[in-house]
Amino acid sequence: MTDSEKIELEKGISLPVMEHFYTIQGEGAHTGKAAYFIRLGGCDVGCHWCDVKESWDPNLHPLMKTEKIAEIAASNCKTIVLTGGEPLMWNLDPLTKKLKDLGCTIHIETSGAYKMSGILDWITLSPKKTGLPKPEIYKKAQELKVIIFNNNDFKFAEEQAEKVEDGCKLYLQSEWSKRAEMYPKMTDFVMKNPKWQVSVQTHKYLNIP
Ligand SMILES: C[S@@+](CC[C@H](N)C(=O)[O-])C[C@H]1O[C@@H](n2cnc3c(N)ncnc32)[C@H](O)[C@@H]1O
Ligand SMILES: Nc1nc2[nH]cc(C(=O)O)c2c(=O)[nH]1
Ligand code: SF4
Ligand SMILES: [Mg+2]
Repeated sequence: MTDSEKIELEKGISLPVMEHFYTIQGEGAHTGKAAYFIRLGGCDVGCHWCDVKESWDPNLHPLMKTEKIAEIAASNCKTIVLTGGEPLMWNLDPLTKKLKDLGCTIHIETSGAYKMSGILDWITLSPKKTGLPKPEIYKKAQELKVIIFNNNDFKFAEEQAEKVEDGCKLYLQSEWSKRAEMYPKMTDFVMKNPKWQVSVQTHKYLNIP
């Protein structure tokens, strides 16, 4: 990477884009809604079951000018989902400012492990034990989405729910490979604890990105 590329990355004028695509939000509170996804490269949280490990190394993903990616996204759809990788590894100020100028509503999928940046309308916080969220993001999240890989994760979910604001929507989502085992347990848990809702990765059943 050249020095000028490094500076542009630090300022958020360019970002490593792994992929960008128009699809249907498959998970959580906005399931079923058309949205343009921007998947940024780079994550070191290290979830062993991560379904997009190809995103982890930011050097494998080309730097794109944020103005350009914003224009492409907004020309497809005014609902944008920023994801990764871990999108908050980067300075999201220029990208989200441009998306806002273009009339977009901006959602983010994040572990919350990095400092917040950007103008964000909907924060889906998916906390991870290997890289807990920064305290500030709990108060800002509209949606908490905890992945259930094993029985201990129900307790982790309850602990994380203590930290968010009252209006925050609470979702449990099975780790994909454990779904046959975990959804029956999650069904039982949600019926006993109805403040929680179940989230299913519907896009994986629909065979869409
Ligand atoms: C790939 S992550 C990218 C955004 C951010 N790094 C995060 O973890 O929130 C997007 C969403 O997919 C979830 N996820 C990742 N791998 C999964 C899997 N194997 N099964 C179920 N959900 C998964 C994450 O918890 C997160 O809610
Ligand atoms: N359709 C679809 N919905 C999603 N919701 C969150 C996703 C993500 O990887 O962040 C995702 C994804 O990869 N595809
Ligand atoms: S934080 Fe997100 S992108 Fe990073 S490893 Fe975990 S699920 Fe994958
Ligand atoms: Mg995904």
